[in-house]
Amino acid sequence: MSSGNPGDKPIDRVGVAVLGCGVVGSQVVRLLHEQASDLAARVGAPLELKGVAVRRLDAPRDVDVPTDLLTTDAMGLVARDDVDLVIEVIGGIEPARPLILAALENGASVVTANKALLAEDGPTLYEAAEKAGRDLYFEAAVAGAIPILRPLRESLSGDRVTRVMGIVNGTTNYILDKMDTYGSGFEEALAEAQELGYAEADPTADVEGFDAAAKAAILASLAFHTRVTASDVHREGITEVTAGDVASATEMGSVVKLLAIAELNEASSGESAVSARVHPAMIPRSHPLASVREAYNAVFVESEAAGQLMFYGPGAGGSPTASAVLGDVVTAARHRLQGTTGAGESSYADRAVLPMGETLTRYHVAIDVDDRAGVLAAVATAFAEHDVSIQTVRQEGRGEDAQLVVVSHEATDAQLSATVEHLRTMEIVRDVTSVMRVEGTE
Ligand SMILES: NC(=O)c1ccc[n+]([C@@H]2O[C@H](COP(=O)([O-])OP(=O)(O)OC[C@H]3O[C@@H](n4cnc5c(N)ncnc54)[C@H](O)[C@@H]3O)[C@@H](O)[C@H]2O)c1
Ligand SMILES: N[C@@H](CCO)C(=O)O
Ligand code: NA
Repeated sequence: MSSGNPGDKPIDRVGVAVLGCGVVGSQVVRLLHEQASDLAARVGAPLELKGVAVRRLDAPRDVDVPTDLLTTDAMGLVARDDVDLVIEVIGGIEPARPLILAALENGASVVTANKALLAEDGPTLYEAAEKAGRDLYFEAAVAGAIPILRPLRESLSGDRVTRVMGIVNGTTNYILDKMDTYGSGFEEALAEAQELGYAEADPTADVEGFDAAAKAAILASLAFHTRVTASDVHREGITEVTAGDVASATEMGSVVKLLAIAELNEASSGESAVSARVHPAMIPRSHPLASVREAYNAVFVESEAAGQLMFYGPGAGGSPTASAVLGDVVTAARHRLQGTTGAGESSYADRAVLPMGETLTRYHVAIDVDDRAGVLAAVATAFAEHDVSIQTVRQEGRGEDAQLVVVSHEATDAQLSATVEHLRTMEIVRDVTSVMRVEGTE
């Protein structure tokens, strides 16, 4: 804890403003109203809703808001003297950024669910909060209702986290789960996800991994006390994952998941550096993350003293996300009342972010080959030429239908992708049918 702002006058109620009344905002307003007495007891003073900023006063909403509380002037609401805490659930960069900065400058604490903004410009917001002596909380921004940021920021702050590996996008997990369960192709599974309302009409942010990359940046920053933005995160989505990749994973006793990974690697300088990446990967079915089905999220954390921890639950949806927002609201309101703040973001470690090419990983490669003497040796030689050691080789089929499935030991991503390029040029290789990274094994 640190002291809030020395000039603060004591308050006996906490004035709250909600910015945005969409999927999440409407549930936040509902819970603020329905749970008012419990929230007051937990905070130690009533939370008083001073206003709800919306884009259109007459738009249909999932919650009844008294008309005298509605306003289209979000900046005017944030500037009011009686607003002590601002909940930003508009999303996107503008106008969320200037609204949050104005709220902090005006002495309000801020709770937000805005992963896009935090992943792009988190440090500016953290500095503004620090300067204002106010809290900035954002548990809802990563994995919705699942408590993961506070555990990283507080519960695990006495330990040394070495890796965070998460399924942090529900839409893509739903699609991959359907591909795994029914053998569907990507397009078919996406259409089903859209019909059920999981995937948006424009699913780019989910299926191309942008949403997961924003969350990976936030996780990496908190886990390793350093600054990682979305543009530092290596990103590959799931649009290229085929039914063949999924079948190949099944043959291996594995499953394909879109993983957001933040881990400590060693840079070529010998210093520890952060690898932050989002890509599909095969994980063994025995891994805890393999059991995450449908649109659920989970984050698997490894740390030196605690060992392995897994956080699981709903990663999206109005009411689950509002639960995470309200948890932050109670903490921030309590601090505001006591004239203190929680621990701010720490980026003392100042670690470099490792380029993907230097990141250590493992590949699973399936190759259609001619089944004749010397083929296996030639394939093994290609791996050896790039200094990649092979862990297992399996041959399936015979004659024209022969397929080799090679799983490598750990090597840099540059060595592994050079090996695949080399294989593609070989005369004995008819086709490289599946290339996928392997995670979650020793
Ligand atoms: N929906 C989820 O499941 C979920 C999960 C985790 C995090 N989040 C995050 O929560 C935030 C809100 O998401 P959402 O799903 O509720 O989006 P939404 O589009 O349903 O709601 C946003 C609302 O803000 C309003 N708005 C836009 N500009 C405004 C302005 N200038 N002033 C006032 N209101 C304005 C829009 O009209 C809309 O109603 C985003 O940052 C999102 O990433 C959402
Ligand atoms: N589009 C996201 C929801 C909130 O981050 C998902 O599918 O998980
Ligand atoms: Na969360």
